[in-house]
Amino acid sequence: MRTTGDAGGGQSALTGPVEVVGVGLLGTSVALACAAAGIDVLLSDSVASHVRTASGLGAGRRRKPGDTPQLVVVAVPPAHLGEVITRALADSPDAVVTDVGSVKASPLAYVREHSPDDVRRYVGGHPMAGSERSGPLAATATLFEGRPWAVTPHPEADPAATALAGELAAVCGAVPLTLSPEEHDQAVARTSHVPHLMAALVAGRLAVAPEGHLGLSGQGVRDVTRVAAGDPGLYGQIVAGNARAVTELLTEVRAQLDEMITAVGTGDAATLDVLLKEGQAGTRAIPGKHGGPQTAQATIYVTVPDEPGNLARLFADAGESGVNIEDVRIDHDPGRPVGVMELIVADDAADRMQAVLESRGWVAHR
Ligand SMILES: NC(=O)c1ccc[n+]([C@@H]2O[C@H](COP(=O)([O-])OP(=O)(O)OC[C@H]3O[C@@H](n4cnc5c(N)ncnc54)[C@H](O)[C@@H]3O)[C@@H](O)[C@H]2O)c1
Ligand SMILES: O=C(O)C(=O)C[C@]1(C(=O)O)C=C[C@@H](O)C=C1
Repeated sequence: MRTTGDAGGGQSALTGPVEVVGVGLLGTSVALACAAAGIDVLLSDSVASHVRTASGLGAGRRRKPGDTPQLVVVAVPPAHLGEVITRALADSPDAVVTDVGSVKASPLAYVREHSPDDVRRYVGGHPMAGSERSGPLAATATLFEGRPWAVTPHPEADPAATALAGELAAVCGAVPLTLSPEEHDQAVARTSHVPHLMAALVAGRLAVAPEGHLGLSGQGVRDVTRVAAGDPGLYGQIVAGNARAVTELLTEVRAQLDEMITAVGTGDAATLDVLLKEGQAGTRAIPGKHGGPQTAQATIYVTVPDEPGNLARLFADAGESGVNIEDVRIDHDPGRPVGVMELIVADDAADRMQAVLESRGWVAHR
């Protein structure tokens, strides 16, 4: 795997116009990022109100006759990618076409079959960023900041098309990584598709919980299940489009689950320890922000009374410590009208942040 193109600065070859087809969460986020970079963005969607909403958010304008996009970005659900990419190649004969779909080999196979003369102008893409929400109102221009973005050239691809797909990733603030469509599908089965299915199984047990048990939900169960809130229709299409790689990994998980059931049931502490340690090693293997090494982080828990203005005051006070907040989460105390803010910061800066917060009257602990 290697980084693509001139992602690191200099003048971008992506000058626009960029047309975005499918202005839901991903498409509108791409459009907002391009618009923020000063690029003329054209919007289309099979649902007219989505174009109106995206346009109202400042993501771009409706395509007019005579518009000639330099790049078309297809951001529709996986089952429609091949057909919509093929149509975009026909509608914009001078444009490069890319997409943001979560699977790469199956749309390419469709385009090869239905548009063999134009397939050189299509190079797939996949930003590894999103959320459990959908539609244009969930979009944000900074969605892709520092995130990996797969660019997946194929043997017939025009190198200029590959470069432009990488430029889009860079304009959106992402880190472009080049790999083949097949390698991509293998990789995301492990990093995205199977994790989603596992989250769905764990969250499914919550849906049938006995009365009162869910009152004991802490941050752990929220961390493990967040993505399961995503649209089942979308994830059904994603998994169907990558069935072989997903099935192979699920089979491995099934074998380990059987091993775990036996270990727990028979009190086999040694086997359970091996499985738990493997899980722990997996969490450490995930690269950090911008693809760099994972940095040690600490969580500072701060009690925040549920009153207007408190969050703004907390962030202002935290800013006074000069420590960067890497991530934030908010939880609610079931018994009291307070929230618990989790501020995630670099481990070696946590003492400084905590001391500043406490000196300003916040109740904070680690
Ligand atoms: N949701 C995520 O976290 C995420 C992350 C990375 C990539 N993706 C991929 O991005 C793509 C879009 O996902 P999303 O989460 O933005 O979904 P979404 O439902 O928010 O948006 C999809 C949009 O496509 C439109 N659409 C559907 N069929 C169309 C067609 N034939 N022509 C034109 N418009 C059409 C819908 O009206 C909708 O506005 C999918 O391929 C998905 O695999 C999703
Ligand atoms: O953060 C999330 O909500 C996501 O699930 C994003 C996520 C992922 O698995 O990382 C989901 C599907 C995509 O194809 C790419 C990114």
